[in-house]
Amino acid sequence: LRKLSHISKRAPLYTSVRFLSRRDHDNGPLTLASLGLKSEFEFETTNKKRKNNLQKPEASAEVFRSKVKPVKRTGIKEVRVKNPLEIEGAPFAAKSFPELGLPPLLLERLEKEGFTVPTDVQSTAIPVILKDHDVVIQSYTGSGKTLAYLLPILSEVGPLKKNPPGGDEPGKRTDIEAVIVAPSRELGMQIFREVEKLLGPGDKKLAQQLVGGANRSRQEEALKKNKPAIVVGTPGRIAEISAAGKLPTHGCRFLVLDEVDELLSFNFRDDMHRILEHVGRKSGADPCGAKNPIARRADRQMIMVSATVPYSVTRAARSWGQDPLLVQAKSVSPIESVQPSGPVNLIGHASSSSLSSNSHTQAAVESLPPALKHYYCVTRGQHKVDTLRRCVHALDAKSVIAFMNHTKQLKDAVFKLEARGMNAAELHGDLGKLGRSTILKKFKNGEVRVLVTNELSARGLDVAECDLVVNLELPTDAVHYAHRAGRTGRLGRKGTVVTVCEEPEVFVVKKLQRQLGVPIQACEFTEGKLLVTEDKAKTEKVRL
Ligand SMILES: Nc1ncnc2c1ncn2[C@@H]1O[C@H](COP(=O)(O)OP(=O)(O)OP(=O)(O)O)[C@@H](O)[C@H]1O
Repeated sequence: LRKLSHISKRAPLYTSVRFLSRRDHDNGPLTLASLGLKSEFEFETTNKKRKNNLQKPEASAEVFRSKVKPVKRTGIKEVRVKNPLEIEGAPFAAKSFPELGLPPLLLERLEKEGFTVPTDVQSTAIPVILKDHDVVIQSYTGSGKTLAYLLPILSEVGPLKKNPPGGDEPGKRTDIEAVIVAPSRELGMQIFREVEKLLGPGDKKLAQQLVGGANRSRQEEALKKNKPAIVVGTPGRIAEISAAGKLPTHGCRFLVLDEVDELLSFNFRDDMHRILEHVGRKSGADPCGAKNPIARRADRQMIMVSATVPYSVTRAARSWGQDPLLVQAKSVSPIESVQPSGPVNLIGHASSSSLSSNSHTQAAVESLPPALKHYYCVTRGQHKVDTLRRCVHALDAKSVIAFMNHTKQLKDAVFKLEARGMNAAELHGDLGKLGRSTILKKFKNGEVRVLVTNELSARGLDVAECDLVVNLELPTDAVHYAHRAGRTGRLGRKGTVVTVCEEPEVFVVKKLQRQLGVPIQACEFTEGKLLVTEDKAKTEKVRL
């Protein structure tokens, strides 16, 4: 457990780290999941160490007692807390990385980057992927699914692999060996940076990003020149370059579909078709394989990943992969055993009545970080932004993502927040690639306190400091709620989700509560505090 102190390196922002031992809920073995972690943090502007309310053990949302503080705007950068969140139920496994069969060079790199203890899903998934199985990885948002597939890939591909170099110098390799597909540019870039980080400064060129919005000819030139082993990109750009014959992927060994349920959506249909038919398909293989189930198995290994795995994914996995396994945080089972009414695939696809059954709610709750607190607050439409502002102050939230559904309303909300002295910015698809990444950078480094955005940011976005998610408009369903909510409370940190709605929308919140199997308590913001107005026992009934 001494090794855990390396976590502080991952987040250099922690100035002191302390572990509190506690028994696991399931009375299982003592794991990191059963440990608490406290930290101190610094305000950039004052360099003064302060305690954050969210850190205090007694600071459950019901007892938030933080005072409303005036927002400082004059000349000085807004007060910014760096990563103040408590890691309460970090999903770390009892195993260590060396036990998982990773090669020594990769272990060294992990150590250098401060990753010393695998999370539950990593310790379950890595050995399975190393044994060449096709997999669907399902575990809740922020539980470390990215490394769960990157590490086994880097064990086989590139300079850190088991039987190191030889054939990996640029120029010798002819085919790309791993293709990672993500549904948004932001997520693609985020995964790409993770790969770069693991490869280390000397081998950055072994990976290349192919996201939309960036200059395509430059990407094509880089592909030709650097002959990367790994590409990470969005479906449109990967399909485009592949169709132009400039993506040598017939010999590709790994095809990863991150946020697979999103990639299955209609918007990506044609691009995904192209990718699935060409990446890792040796020329001459039956492209459809409809009549010949053996030809259907391409040489590639399929890795499909999401916090939400509807039945459509299990069906797709069966047809794309060979005997795929469903990997969850602590279990592995054949995907064949998953029934339409089975344990993972229900949210978004079953009727609301059936969702009230035990297995269904259990399934949905597995998509959400366990430490999250969920609330809703009823207000009139015209007061929503003001409620958001009061909510941010009441919870003393430092890094907030507010979700809306329409760009125009979103812009109005930012305008109103700014007018009321709250440092806010908008992030949506109408902004160019550069604009989007600048805003995101500002949000990540604390220059922006409230990021008002739409579904674009709901998936995969990893901002450790985000301590509050607000639904200023309702998500379309429980799947969207889960992904939005999952932007906070990452890697076991505390996080709060507040849905601001109008009276006639309360029944939708109740339905979400039933589907997700988590209590969403009614609250209001009075005198700078969050007050729970609904009996918790009543909301807890949804857990039945
Ligand atoms: N073993 C580890 N030790 C320390 N930090 C880790 C470890 N594994 C992952 N992380 C960090 O945890 C954060 C969340 O990981 P990641 O983005 O992979 O989660 P996820 O499960 O893919 O979430 P989502 O479903 O929202 O995409 C990242 O910042 C990542 O670098």
